[in-house]
Amino acid sequence: MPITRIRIATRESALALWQANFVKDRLQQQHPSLQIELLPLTSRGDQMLDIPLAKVGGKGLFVKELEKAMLDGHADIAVHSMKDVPMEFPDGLHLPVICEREDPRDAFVSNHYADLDELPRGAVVGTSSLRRQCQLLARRPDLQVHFLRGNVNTRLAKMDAGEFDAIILAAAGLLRLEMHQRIRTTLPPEISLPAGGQGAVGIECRRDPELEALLQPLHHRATAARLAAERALVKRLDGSCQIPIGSYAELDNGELHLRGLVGSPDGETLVRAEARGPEENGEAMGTALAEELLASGADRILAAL
Ligand SMILES: NCc1[nH]cc(CCC(=O)O)c1CC(=O)O
Repeated sequence: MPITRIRIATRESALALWQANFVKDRLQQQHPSLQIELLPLTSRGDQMLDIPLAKVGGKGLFVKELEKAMLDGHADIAVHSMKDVPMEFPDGLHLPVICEREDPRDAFVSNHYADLDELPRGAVVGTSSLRRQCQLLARRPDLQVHFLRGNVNTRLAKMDAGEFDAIILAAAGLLRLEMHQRIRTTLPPEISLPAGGQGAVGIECRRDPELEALLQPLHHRATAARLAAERALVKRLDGSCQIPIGSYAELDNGELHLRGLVGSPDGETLVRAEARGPEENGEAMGTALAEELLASGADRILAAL
């Protein structure tokens, strides 16, 4: 029986719903007669916002409920922020489609200061990402980095209430939610190397050739090539838990340029490496660069966490 309906499992945050609706609209454009529905679900990662992500079980929390819905037959596909997607998928599921990337950079958000360098000594910056914390402190050891989790609106409200002089968020989330005016500066990769997959949305689904064929027009090859390299690096270094790893690839005329970073949370030790190579070799490149990082001291940083 041909597929006539697709049910999209999604988290309930404004950003997740935006992303699910984006996929829904693009699918509908491709297949006007297809019936497409959203199935909003509460994920455990969203329920436990006051606890560091690494302690409640890592990134996988955001995707587990959605995967369960697909395995139980309540949903057909799930839309994820690629930054939150683990390296392995349960039996029967895979992630064949990665959509074109939005701005992958971190954004500096503040009501009083235009840039990181304008922050006064000892200013309080909110983020719960060890990757962001480590790079902030490497550049500005005087700053106080305070814990901040929650969805984009919650984080902004806390800053507006005066709890933070500035916060760091993914530019992509703000742009999607039409809050570009909140971005005072986007931090270049030299200052804040993004997380692997940041700014890209992926579609996970059952292993089903017919379903996959329907989704295929949404796949963006250049984004997928970049993420293959970024994710291979992260996978070789750890994958699951929240540790200070930056992994960012650019693609220029068929050549990948991959940069990796591992740091200590206090920003005192930072190991960087980079590599260039053909577009098709992203995965091998990511693994090799991870090994180079480990050999250059990242192994000691990770062991100390
Ligand atoms: N970890 C939460 C998360 N997962 C994806 C995004 C932003 C959107 C994206 O990277 O595509 C965010 C929020 C943030 O980091 O500010």
